[in-house]
Amino acid sequence: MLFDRVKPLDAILLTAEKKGLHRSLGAFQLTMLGIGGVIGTGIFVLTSEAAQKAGPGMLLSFCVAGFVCAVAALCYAELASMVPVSGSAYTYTYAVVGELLAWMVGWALILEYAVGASAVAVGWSNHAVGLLKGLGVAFPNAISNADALNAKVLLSFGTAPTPDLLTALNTGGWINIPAVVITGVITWLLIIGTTESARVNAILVAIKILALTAFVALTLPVLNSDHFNSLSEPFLPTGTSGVFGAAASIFFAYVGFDAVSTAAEETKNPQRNVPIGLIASLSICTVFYLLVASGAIGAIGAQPLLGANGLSLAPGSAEMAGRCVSVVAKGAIEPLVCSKEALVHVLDVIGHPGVGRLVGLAAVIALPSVVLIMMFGQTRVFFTMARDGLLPDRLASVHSRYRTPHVVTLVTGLGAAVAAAFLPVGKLADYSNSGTLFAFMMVAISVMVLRKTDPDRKRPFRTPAVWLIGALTIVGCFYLYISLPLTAILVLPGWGILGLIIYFFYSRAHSHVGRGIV
Ligand SMILES: NC(=[NH2+])NCCC[C@H](N)C(=O)O
Repeated sequence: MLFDRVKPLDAILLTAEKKGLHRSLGAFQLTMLGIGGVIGTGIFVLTSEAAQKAGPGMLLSFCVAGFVCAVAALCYAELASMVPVSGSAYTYTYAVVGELLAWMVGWALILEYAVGASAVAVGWSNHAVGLLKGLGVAFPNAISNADALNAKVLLSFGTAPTPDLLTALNTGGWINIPAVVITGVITWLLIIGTTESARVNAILVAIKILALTAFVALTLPVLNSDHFNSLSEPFLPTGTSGVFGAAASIFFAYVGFDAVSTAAEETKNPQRNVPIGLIASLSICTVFYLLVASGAIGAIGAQPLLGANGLSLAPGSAEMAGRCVSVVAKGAIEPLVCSKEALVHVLDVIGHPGVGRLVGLAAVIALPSVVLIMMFGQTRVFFTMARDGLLPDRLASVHSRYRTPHVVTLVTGLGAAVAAAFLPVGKLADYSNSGTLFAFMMVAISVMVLRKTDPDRKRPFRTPAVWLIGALTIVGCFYLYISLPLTAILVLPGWGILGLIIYFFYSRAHSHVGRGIV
């Protein structure tokens, strides 16, 4: 039987009890932890990608993505309150739908975290380069993005040499060095055992909130309603499919609240505080995002750039990069959709370059912690999978002096650095989202299955209207998944097939549950 290997919930709870981490976090710290993991490259950078896909209609995309995350968070909260142990979605599914699907979830989480870390690293790179430029230091373009490389690859595969593509080839860069450097530094910090204290996290959250508040305060007064909907600037320039496409990408901006559930083992009264932390952090971020998106649209407009066929150019593509260069070369103000640091750019255009620089500085200071949280989460998932025998013990070996899983960390860091070096931020975020959407779907399925198979177990937090909320999570995640660009849709099954091969050739035979050692 394929689906029969389940790790009993009680065994999971027992392991956690034995390990006995100190329970010190309360609802407030958890909420801060959630916000710390959520606000990042998504809102600071991908806002321009959302505009390119949906125009001003990206406001709806922010609502759709926020809604899908909210229903998913309600499902997450029930499992996190029942099984307050680390390992998150992987651990929950192991207990409910069995080893094979749990393996697939863990495997998807590895994709999500590693590629997500690269996406945030590229977002950081954009801001670091922009900040240096503001200070009069021109960081060489050739080594701060990979637009020329991407154009070259397309051309050598026979794509027609459009003017935009040729511009990208001639003006773009070949490798994103700042993104590689920050990934390397974070990897090193994790290897020597750096974890972020709750206090450092709280300071960084305050910095991010301050930056977003300043942005909203300066943009809302100059709001021009023509930018939202007028003859020359339609609200839905790309129709509803554009809205959902943008929602699938901007989904990235909302995820990260799962950091709360990974801290469940260290939480006081987790049954009460974990759901509060999940839902509060997500609500606060949603309010800020809607305000920030409205401010950006209302201040400078958000119309997409269209290709020769009348469709909007794919954000992050080499064509798009080339088009942006030529638009600016013709003397126009850089449109929102071209900006690599959306919020800083808006402030520049409306005459607040000084505050813009501070917002850029806030991103440069705070984004590395999002990378750290994600790479840390990745090693935790990997570690738990190895502890269950599904991955080789040796990979999860602990450094003798630093007492950290240095091998996994190094492998993760290398993978993330390579991805960050050569891929644009939007594509990385989309790939990461495909993994997250799969994991969220499995969490919703697990909650519903568990209500049937184990109805009497204590549920300190119960997902309200679980059959409706669970179904909405599944449908919502699936719809966002199929709204992703084709390459991102294909990444998940590709990665999944690799995972299945490893499972059937290694993990199945080595699994502790399979060998009866639980
Ligand atoms: N678990 C994750 N996929 N985390 C990604 C967090 C990304 C974060 N929301 C950002 O916009 O930078």
